[in-house]
Amino acid sequence: MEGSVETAEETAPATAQLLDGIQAAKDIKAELAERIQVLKDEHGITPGLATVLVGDDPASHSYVGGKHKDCAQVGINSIRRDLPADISQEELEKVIDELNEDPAVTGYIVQLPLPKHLDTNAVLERIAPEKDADGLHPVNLGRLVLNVSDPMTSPLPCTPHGIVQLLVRNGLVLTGKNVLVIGRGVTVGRPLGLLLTRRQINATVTLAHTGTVNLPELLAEADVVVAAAGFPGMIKAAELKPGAIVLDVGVTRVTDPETGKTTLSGDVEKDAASVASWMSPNPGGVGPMTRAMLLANVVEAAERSVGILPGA
Ligand SMILES: Nc1nc2c(c(=O)[nH]1)N[C@@H](CN(C=O)c1ccc(C(=O)N[C@@H](CCC(=O)O)C(=O)O)cc1)CN2
Repeated sequence: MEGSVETAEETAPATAQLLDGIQAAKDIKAELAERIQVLKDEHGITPGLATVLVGDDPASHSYVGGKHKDCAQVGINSIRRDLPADISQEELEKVIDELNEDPAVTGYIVQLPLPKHLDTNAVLERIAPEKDADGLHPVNLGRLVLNVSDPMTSPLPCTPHGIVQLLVRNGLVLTGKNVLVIGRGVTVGRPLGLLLTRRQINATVTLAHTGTVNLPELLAEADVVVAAAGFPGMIKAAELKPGAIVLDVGVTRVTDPETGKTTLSGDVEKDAASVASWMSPNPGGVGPMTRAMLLANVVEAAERSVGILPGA
C-alpha cells in the first residue's frame, strides 16, 4: 500500500517463548547429581529406584526405559520389575510387599495405567508411603490436600511438581492469575489444582473436564492453560487469550493408517505459539520435567532417611 511500508518485524508472526523442559530437567539433574554424591560420600547411601511395569504397553515401556536411563545419568541405582499383563492382583501385591522390604530400594513407582483387571487404588495404597516415589499414595496425596506436604515430609506428584518448577525456573509468577487446568486425572489435574492454589503460588484455578460445558469461555479468560486431556490438538490458537501461558501435557501416539508411522501429538495445536506468550513444546516440555521430579523424589526420600533436610 502506498505510503505505508511494512517492516519485516511488523509482519513476522509472534512466537511464544519456549518453556524448555529439556534444559530445565538437565539443570535439575546436575543439582541432584551433586546431592547424590553427598549421600554416597558422607552417608554411605546410594539411592535406589525400582519400577514396576505390568504388561507390554509400548508407551509405558518407553517411559520406564527413560526413568532407568535418567537414574544411570545421575548415579541412582535402578531395579526393574517387569511383570506379565495377566498377573493377578495377589501376585502383584506380593511384588509390592517385596519392594517395601528391600533395603536397596529407597523409592519405587508402579507405572500407570495398570491393565483393567487390576485394582490401581489398592496397589498404590499398598506402597509404603515413605518409598512412594510418585507421591500418589493416599497418605502423600492427603498431605497435599491438607497443605502439609513439602520436601521435608513427603513427595509431590511428579508432573504437577514439574509444571510448577518449569514455571518458576522461567521466572513466571502466577499470583492472582486465572489458571485453567483441563483434565481431572490423579497424576496431573487434581494434584496440580491443589499445588497452584497454595499460598506460595496463589493462583485461581478452574478444573475443566469432560463434563465442562463452557470450555470456550473458560479458555478466553485463562491467563494460563494446562492441557492434560489426552485429546490431540483439542486446543486451537484462536481459542486462547492473547498472551496466555500454555503448558501442553497430553501426549497421544497417533498412527498414520497409510504409512503405519507413529507420531506424538499434544493437546495443543502448534500454531498456538503465535498467540501465547510462553508455551511448552510437546515433546520436550512437561514430559522431561516429570522424569526429573521423579529423580528428585528419590533423592529426597534418601535424604530424609538419613536425616538430611532435602535440598539443604
Ligand atoms: N506411575 C506413574 N505413571 C504415569 C505417570 C507418572 O507420573 N507416574 N505419568 C505418565 C507417564 N510418564 C511417566 O511415567 C511420562 C510421560 C511422558 C514423559 C516424557 O518424557 N515424554 C516425552 C515424549 C516422549 C514420549 O511420550 O514417548 C516429552 O514430553 O518430551 C515422561 C514420563 C502416565 N503414567
